[in-house]
Amino acid sequence: MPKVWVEKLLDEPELYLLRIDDDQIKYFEATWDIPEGITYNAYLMKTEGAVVLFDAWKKDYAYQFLETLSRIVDPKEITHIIVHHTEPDHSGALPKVLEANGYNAKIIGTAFAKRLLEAFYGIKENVHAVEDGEELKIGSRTLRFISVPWLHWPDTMITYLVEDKVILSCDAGGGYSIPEAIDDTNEEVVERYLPYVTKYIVTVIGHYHKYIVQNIEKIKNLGIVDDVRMILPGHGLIWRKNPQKIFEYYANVGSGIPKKGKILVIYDSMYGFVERSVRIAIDELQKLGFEPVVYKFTDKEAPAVSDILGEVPDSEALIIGASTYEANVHPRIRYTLYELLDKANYEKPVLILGTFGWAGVAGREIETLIKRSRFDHVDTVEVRGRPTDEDEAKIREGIRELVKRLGR
Ligand SMILES: Cc1cc2nc3c(=O)[nH]c(=O)nc-3n(C[C@H](O)[C@H](O)[C@H](O)COP(=O)(O)O)c2cc1C
Repeated sequence: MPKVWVEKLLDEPELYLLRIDDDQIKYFEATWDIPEGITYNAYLMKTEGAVVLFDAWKKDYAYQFLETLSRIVDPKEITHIIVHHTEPDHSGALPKVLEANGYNAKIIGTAFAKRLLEAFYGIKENVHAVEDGEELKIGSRTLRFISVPWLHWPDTMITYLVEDKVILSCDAGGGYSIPEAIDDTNEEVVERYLPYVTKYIVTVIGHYHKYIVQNIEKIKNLGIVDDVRMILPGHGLIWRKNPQKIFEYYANVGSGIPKKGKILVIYDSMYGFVERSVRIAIDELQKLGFEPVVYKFTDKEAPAVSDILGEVPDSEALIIGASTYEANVHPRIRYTLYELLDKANYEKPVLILGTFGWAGVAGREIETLIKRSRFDHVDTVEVRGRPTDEDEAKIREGIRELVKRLGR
């Protein structure tokens, strides 16, 4: 059963975290395998004469949300609802909240959010569209709304609580999994959590990853990050020991800063021929001091594409091995590649190892796609079945060329 957390984050104004741990979900956005689950974080602020709700939970948990909210406040007393982003994992429970509220609260979001609230839920009364940078005095507090388009949708904004130096950042700063704590106090919890942040960034926001860098830069340039006291995202840990860390982490993933020595190897192998070529490549990489991280599709295993994507940003380079399958790329690699190019399209060197029986297509096809992307195509080695000595020499040479591209 999903666990619910209610934690008071500030005394004045009273600010609460309302988090539910979704351990029932299997595929985020009906696509991404997340056996690790996810949390939905909403926030509630009580200030002089006003009660402000920031986002909500997914519709499946609307009942629990109302029940949790009611532990802190009578929903009728909510005066403002801030909608940072209308994706239903944050907004799904809103219709129920409004019903319980008697439709009195003023809803605040971007102009884009206003359109989507009507499209998704028929909500059109009492919605105030704010401009980028607009400030509203609510109770004793000043709320500044900063638009961060494409982080993750065009509607997205964050809120800065001016007097308290708190950023409510919605999807920005979020991650998958269900951390055992609410915040970043414990370094071990943080270290365990961060790979799920990368996986979340790539699978959810990866398509727009250049906007991650731009928007984080935009927020930093407003001068509100250096002395921020808390960053409160819509998923996962909240950041109050070292809040800057999560935005730095986001910027690094967005720009694909690599970990020295990490090479991502992805391949399929139906009967072990592609694997023979890949083993040669791995051997050469290891001899040169690199650390291959390997994901393979075989008749015994099929890793989650979401996990593979999560490995791309901090890899130095990629090796893609694929068999030709009915005059095309093997279906598992075809899908992986499709998502890779869409979500994790970084300027990193790629070596392709294609294998075929009678007329090779996989290597050539992957090469065409890689050359059209931001990835840097190093070489394609095509092998008929098992690699000959000549093929082996070409594969080893391909690895050495890949390493040269890394400046080593
Ligand atoms: C279902 C299936 C379809 C294949 N289609 C092609 C093809 O269209 N063209 C080709 O040259 N080889 C084709 N092959 C042969 C494989 O590409 C070849 O045997 C390759 O070495 C497979 O490597 P693997 O066993 O590591 O997957 C096919 C093999 C299978 C099992």
